[in-house]
Amino acid sequence: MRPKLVVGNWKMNGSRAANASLLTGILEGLADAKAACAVCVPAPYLYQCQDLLQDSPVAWGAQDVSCHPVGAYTGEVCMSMLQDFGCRYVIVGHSERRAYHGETNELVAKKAKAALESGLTPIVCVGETLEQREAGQTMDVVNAQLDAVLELVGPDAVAKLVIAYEPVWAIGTGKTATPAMAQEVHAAVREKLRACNAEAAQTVLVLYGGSMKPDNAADLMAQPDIDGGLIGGAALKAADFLAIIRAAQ
Ligand SMILES: O=C(CO)COP(=O)(O)O
Repeated sequence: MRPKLVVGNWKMNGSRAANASLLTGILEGLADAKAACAVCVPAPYLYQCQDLLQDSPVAWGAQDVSCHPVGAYTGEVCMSMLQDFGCRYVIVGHSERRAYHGETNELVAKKAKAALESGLTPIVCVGETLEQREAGQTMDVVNAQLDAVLELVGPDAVAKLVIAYEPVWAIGTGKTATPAMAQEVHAAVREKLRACNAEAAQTVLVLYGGSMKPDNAADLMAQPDIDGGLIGGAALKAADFLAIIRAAQ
């Protein structure tokens, strides 16, 4: 059986004071929680995470990274900087980056590859818009997103990926995919991974994201191919994030 993983994506939220109180609250409530967890925070707060979370069960990471190793790329943050601050994870290809920053499947694949080469675990986000779902294109979209990554990183790297299925229409809207709807896509994602590397596909974690909350987390994560959650809004409240971590056990 695969272990569960619950990752908070703070998006562009936080302040030093708010983060300190959120992280302290999570750490205090974590004693009875067994599922693995992590927070992906805005880059300026990585140092604060390293400071507060090192030697704790909570891992941390970033929400994006440059595909370039170093140099004249104003405004970008590169992989070695994330390593400098002890990151274990980096989210790549979140739908908000695809939609608002023009990230293509090819760029997302380059970022995933760069993460793997630096020893970080990329959390590769895939998912369809409402329009695409209604047009029956969900798997075409998700497969194209996955194909770009799998082709670039190759079969040997599959075991080192984390995939997050995040239907765009469920993000921040309060509309969650039903457990059955999510499971259908998760199973198809695993099938796609299996075609690339059958053995690795058994162990790759496929997280669900999109309005996962304490009251729907257990049902979603009870599905055979849903291995945890990528949590937005509910990751900003210690009690809710902890409740989701407990639901994952
Ligand atoms: O985008 C998400 C996580 O990456 C999900 O956000 P919400 O949980 O706020 O819907």
